[in-house]
Amino acid sequence: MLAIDVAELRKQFKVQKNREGLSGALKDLFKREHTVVTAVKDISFQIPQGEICGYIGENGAGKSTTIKMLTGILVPTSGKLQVNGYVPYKDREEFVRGIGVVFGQRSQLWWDIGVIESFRLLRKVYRVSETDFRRRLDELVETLQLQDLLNRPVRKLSLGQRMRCELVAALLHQPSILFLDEPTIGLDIVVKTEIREFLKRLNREHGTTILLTTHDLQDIEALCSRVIMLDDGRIIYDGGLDELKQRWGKGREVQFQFTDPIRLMEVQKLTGGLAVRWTRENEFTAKVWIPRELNVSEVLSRVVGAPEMDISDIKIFETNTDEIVREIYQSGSAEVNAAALQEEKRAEEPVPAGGVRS
Ligand SMILES: Nc1ncnc2c1ncn2[C@@H]1O[C@H](COP(=O)(O)OP(=O)(O)OP(=O)(O)O)[C@@H](O)[C@H]1O
Repeated sequence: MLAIDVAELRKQFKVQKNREGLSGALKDLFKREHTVVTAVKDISFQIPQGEICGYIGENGAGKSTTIKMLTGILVPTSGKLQVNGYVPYKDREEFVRGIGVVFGQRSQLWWDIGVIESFRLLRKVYRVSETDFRRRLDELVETLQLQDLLNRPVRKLSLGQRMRCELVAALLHQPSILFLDEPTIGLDIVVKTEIREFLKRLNREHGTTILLTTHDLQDIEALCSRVIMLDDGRIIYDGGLDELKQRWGKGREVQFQFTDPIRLMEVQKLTGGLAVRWTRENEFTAKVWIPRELNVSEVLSRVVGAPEMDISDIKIFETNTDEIVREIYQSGSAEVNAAALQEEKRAEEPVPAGGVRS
């Protein structure tokens, strides 16, 4: 069974229009006009059990609306949707026992009572047996080092401490799917790393499926093998992170530090015939830009293998995911790229029996 199965999912909101001026306001009193905002436009994707998938997009791309439909908070306008085999907005009671949700900017803990009291209340909400609750709580408290926080009221916790407690709250009933909406927002790098490590462990040891919405691409780099990218309600990329870098990364740069002073012409000669671009940074240092279709090792072997060049240091600058993603969003060609990718994927697929592709 798939963890998440979404087909042609659409969500439209009816938004009231405010007419201008006094006469507009008066008209609005008697007859309201509406516009329709389509937040999610017929998206389809499937997530198998045990996968960690990043769900990214600019502000307003439709991420939260999708997560709200997946968790049963919103009813889709059209399309099909199954999570853990349930239709979220229909089979609510059974469905929620199998999922955990953490919204980075909202809390599911009670503000004025001790953390442990919130956990006890949640145990009742999810109908977890006392034995299972104790076992699970001990495990989570130990992994996330919450021993000293359990009796403090939530309002006295730092953001990092609260986030760790939110994770426990979402996992007490041992859900098989965890939805995370900006789980590391506002946290310092130490806590971010701890949370990422915890999520990796959770996925490894319990096989928990994780769908992660974030603006922090370091979260994606650290956790996700797959990323779904949304733009204006449509999926513009669905695939591996490495593939994303390969396809849209513009190439890599290698910086060489030489022991003797160098001239640009000298280093250019070493890579003659290759489509690379050298820049001289100072007397001893030069950088070469290598397009993605060229193998880095080919360039390296030419430079390192040259007997007249003595190298003291080499640095390789990898493609930066932040930059790639920003560029995809900014370029109007994102959809064209995605369409080309789809077309390429289809071309690679085996032709179905009968020899015709749909
Ligand atoms: N309840 C609502 N009523 C009307 N429009 C809405 C509603 N919720 C979302 N929208 C609109 O739908 C679109 C998608 O919003 P959504 O919150 O899903 O985006 P997002 O990708 O989660 O953005 P962000 O990163 O800012 O959270 C936006 O244009 C938003 O204004």
